[in-house]
Amino acid sequence: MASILNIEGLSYHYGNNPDPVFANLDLRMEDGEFIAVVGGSGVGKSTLLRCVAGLASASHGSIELQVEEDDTRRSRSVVFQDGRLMPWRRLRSNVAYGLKGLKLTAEEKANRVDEVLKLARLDQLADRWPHQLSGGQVQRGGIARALAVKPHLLLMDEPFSAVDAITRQHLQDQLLAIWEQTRKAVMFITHDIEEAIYLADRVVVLSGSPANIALDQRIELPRPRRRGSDDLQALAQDIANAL
Ligand SMILES: Nc1ncnc2c1ncn2[C@@H]1O[C@H](COP(=O)(O)OP(=O)(O)OP(=O)(O)O)[C@@H](O)[C@H]1O
Repeated sequence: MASILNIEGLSYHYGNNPDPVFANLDLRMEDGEFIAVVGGSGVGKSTLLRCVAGLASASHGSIELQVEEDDTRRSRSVVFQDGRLMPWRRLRSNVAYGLKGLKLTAEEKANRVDEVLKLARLDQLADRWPHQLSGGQVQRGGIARALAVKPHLLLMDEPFSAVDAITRQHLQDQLLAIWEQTRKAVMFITHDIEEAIYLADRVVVLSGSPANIALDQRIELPRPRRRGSDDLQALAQDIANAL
């Protein structure tokens, strides 16, 4: 498969702080690949994601996205921890918001919104206000909005950390179902090792100060994976050891 993301020699400093968050970091991603990035609190996971999203500029190094220019979609989009739905817009309007600026007719935009709401299983709730949605539904709204721009790379920053354990499991399964259908490249940030192994093709461990990749573990377990299985637990132990 073709490479979609190539990070080389990446370093990031906040402001005048002389100590970089991470330094000389290299990472490649194949198109369609699901990568989870794990690491302790404050190690630099969100900073890395923000650099890849174009929301922060690295001090050194390069981030190359190998995608074709297309003014009907965006190269990447982000799902944040809190869903970030605008409270003054109904769900449908929140999802449509990201389509501003794309070269689509009004009908094409409406079709896109319908398509991603269906994918996120929110089509029945399209006319609700955000405050009329559950935490899990808000997160799925955030995912639908990110998918509406048909990103080549979907970036997810701890998207399920604010919901209860049961909802989290449902959201994980729904995300996998969406991924199976769209086969999009996903970079998923989490501090939860088992979540990372349950979801991803590869788990990348960030560790140290400045941080770098301590382990890049391919997860060969066939899907659907079983939470709590011995294989999964053994991998979780290896990854915990690298943290
Ligand atoms: N705006 C900022 N100014 C200065 N330092 C910052 C800023 N934002 C984050 N940092 C520092 O950069 C480091 C990396 O932060 P980052 O948010 O990327 O970590 P993280 O791995 O995502 O952590 P967590 O899992 O707790 O969200 C931390 O030490 C943090 O204190």
